[in-house]
Amino acid sequence: MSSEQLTLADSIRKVHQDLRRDVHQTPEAAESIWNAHVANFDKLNEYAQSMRQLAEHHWADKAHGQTRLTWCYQTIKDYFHGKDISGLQRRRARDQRKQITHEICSNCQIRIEHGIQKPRVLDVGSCYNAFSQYEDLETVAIDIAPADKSVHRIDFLRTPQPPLICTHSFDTIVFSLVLDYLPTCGQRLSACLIAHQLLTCFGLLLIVEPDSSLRGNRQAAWRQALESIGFGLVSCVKATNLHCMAFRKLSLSNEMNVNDCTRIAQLLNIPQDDESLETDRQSVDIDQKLFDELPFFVD
Ligand SMILES: C[S@@+](CC[C@H](N)C(=O)[O-])C[C@H]1O[C@@H](n2cnc3c(N)ncnc32)[C@H](O)[C@@H]1O
Repeated sequence: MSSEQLTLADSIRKVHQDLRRDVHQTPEAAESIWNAHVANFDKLNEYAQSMRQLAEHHWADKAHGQTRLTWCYQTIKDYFHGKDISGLQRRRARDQRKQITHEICSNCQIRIEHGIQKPRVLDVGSCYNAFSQYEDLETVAIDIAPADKSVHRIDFLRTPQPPLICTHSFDTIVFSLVLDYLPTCGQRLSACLIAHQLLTCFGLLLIVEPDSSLRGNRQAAWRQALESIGFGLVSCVKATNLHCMAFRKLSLSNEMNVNDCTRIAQLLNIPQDDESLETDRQSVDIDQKLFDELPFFVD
């Protein structure tokens, strides 16, 4: 790893560690810690620039054309515009054959019948708006720390924010390396519930997570959590150092009581949630490797 890359990875890691440490120390203040974090523009701007540099100049060089970005793009294309028949149509036909009915609103019914030409994508935690290169997608990019002027400075945990971000209006929502940034399971669940609210019927939720987050059987637990709140698994790819998961929205609403929320949130646990500060310091090596290796090759 070059010394520039080390410095960049270091500054990113420090932001993650500080946030986690503060929340570990006073979990009851998690919300106000998060709000202070989002308001710390200097720290976030530095993070944004480092992240962009790493992603565009270091990871991209190693990716040989196959990245988390291309996985997302290909999954969206296959789902909405499959070569012979789209994934969406194929799944609906299969549901019909098996006599499984899912709720669908009349607007979405009509849109799907006409074919969704240019899927509307919300890239959450976009950083530098990498999806803007795909002209056949209509992308809205948001981040608490934008690294490009086309990215809107918005905290996803505070959406919807009409008119830009309305409920039931996106065909795809992307969480690429974003859920593990959130320091609590409760925030991860909130993000997934908001995504459910913002997606159109049968819309896609794409989740990319570092391997370190979904080690062990966590991937199955995450799937269970997503299924409990009204999503169905579309595909799942284990790549070197990354897990990529695609879900489709299968229900119109997902009302839950507090007990359900607590139980489901626990499923969205990552190893860093349980680690003491000492272990967190030890995990630097793992993170370092992670940030060095993120561009992936499919196994
Ligand atoms: C590790 S970076 C990933 C950037 C990009 N998605 C990628 O895959 O290269 C995580 C990004 O998520 C953003 N982020 C974290 N929580 C967010 C939230 N609640 N709302 C919007 N952006 C958020 C961070 O500011 C950061 O830019």
